[in-house]
Amino acid sequence: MGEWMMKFTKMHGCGNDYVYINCLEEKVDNPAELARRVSDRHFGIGSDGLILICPSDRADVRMRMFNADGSEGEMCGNGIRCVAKYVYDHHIVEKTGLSVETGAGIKQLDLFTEQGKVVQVRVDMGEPVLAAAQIPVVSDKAEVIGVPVEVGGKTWEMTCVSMGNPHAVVFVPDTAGLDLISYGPLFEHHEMFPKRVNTEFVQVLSREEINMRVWERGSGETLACGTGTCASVMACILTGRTGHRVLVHLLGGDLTIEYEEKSNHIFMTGPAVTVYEGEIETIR
Ligand SMILES: N[C@H](CCC[C@H](N)C(=O)O)C(=O)O
Repeated sequence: MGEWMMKFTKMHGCGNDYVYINCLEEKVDNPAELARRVSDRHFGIGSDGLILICPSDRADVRMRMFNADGSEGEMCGNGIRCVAKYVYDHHIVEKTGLSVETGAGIKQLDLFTEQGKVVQVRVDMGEPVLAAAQIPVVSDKAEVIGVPVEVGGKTWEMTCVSMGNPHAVVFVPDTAGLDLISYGPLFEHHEMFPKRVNTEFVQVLSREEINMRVWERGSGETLACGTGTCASVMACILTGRTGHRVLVHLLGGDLTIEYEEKSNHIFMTGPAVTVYEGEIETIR
């Protein structure tokens, strides 16, 4: 392969698609710039962002996630399932119990395979963080749970949860009719979120099922968001809307979320798909 070319793998979890670079083999000098370039759906490969698979001395591998605007996110739920699939399918690890170092700590994963390839992954997403100062969200409350806020001339009932990255969860009667393009950026750039925010719009269908759409910090609307799904279920539990096991319908697919009270950990189970492998000309 020419010195100017770099191998990548295109993968998605519920339609939340990223370009994956194996940094055990490739060297990425400026990931923020590369993320902006590969994410462009006309001048690049087209993706919600870039994910680097890196060496780790604390876990089997380390994951770094960059949004389409080049900003780095602390954690990526759909992405970590694909990282697990990549390292298993490429025989970097030969076990179906895996640890991945992330900006939100080390996560433990269980892989489920068919014909020797990973098809489903269960991730221990760890503990949700509710302290306003750690989201971070500017508030006179210690935790923002079911609090009315005014955004875009509308009053929303908002619950803020961090899964390592910041989330604002609001409830709507119907996700299909939602004007996400108008309200998403208003939440993302609102002054109450010093590090911006991922915003989830949730329609509760029953105590076991919800619909969710998401406007992501740094990427805009995506077809799914794993950390956002966990934050959404936590918000539903905290406001008495659902039980501890919820099926979440996203535009790009379904995720199953389980909250385990005794450990205060959230578990996410969902698919991981490899679309194709390719080479991209690197910028020097
Ligand atoms: N899509 C990812 C979350 C990306 C979060 C990123 N937009 C941020 O800046 O936190 C997921 O599946 O969890």
